[in-house]
Amino acid sequence: MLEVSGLSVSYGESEVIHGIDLNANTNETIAVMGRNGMGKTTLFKSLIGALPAGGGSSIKVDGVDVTKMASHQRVANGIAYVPQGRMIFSHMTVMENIETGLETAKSKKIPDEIFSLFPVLLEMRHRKGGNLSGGQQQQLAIARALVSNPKVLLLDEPTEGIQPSIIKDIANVLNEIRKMREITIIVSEQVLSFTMAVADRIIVIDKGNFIHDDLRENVDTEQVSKYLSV
Ligand SMILES: Nc1ncnc2c1ncn2[C@@H]1O[C@H](COP(=O)(O)OP(=O)(O)OP(=O)(O)O)[C@@H](O)[C@H]1O
Repeated sequence: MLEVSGLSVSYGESEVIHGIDLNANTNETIAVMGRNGMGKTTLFKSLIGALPAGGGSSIKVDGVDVTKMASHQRVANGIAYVPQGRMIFSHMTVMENIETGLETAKSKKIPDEIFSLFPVLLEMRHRKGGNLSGGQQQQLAIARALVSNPKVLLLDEPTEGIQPSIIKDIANVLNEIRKMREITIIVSEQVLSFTMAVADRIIVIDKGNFIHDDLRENVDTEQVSKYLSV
């Protein structure tokens, strides 16, 4: 579903992602794990088109080459993005925040399925986004991404700044989404207990290279923890 090959990304002269390959299937959840500054956000921003990919890079979604497309065209072709820090619109209501995700959707109505996944958002639909807790904002950011009906859902550090009890809820929601939809989920993370609860494959990124790739059942958690510790 998502085929990335030879992806390089630079800030000016400085290359930060060095020719990454990534193939992710439908109904597969992949975690990209790495310490701060290893390139997770840069990778995701280039997948969604917020940063250009270097020459020789290729990004395909369901067979369609999106490498040169602008972000909104990528969304129309099936990529959705939940950015680090959630980036919800604090002065807009919960409903209005979700509706911003409907731009490329066929129907302009929020599907009921969204509120069955996130009952709290139904309860708080008239509240301003800025008045929600961190966990609720994360749910809102996921809901906003989901209404575009993505084939590939990217989530950048969804547990950042979220209480441990709520982290479990986010894991449950991702597992629910995977059951409900034909979807590929790619999540960047530093919390191993979370990725072990959601991911089929765990990849470790270090200084812009993938250095480790294992199916969850084969993951040596001690070894991955070492990669994640400074
Ligand atoms: N706008 C920028 N200009 C120049 N270099 C940048 C810029 N943004 C990030 N970098 C550098 O790119 C590298 C990767 O950063 P990136 O934010 O992708 O890492 P990350 O793994 O997402 O870390 P974090 O968990 O802190 O977000 C770092 O060395 C960082 O200093």
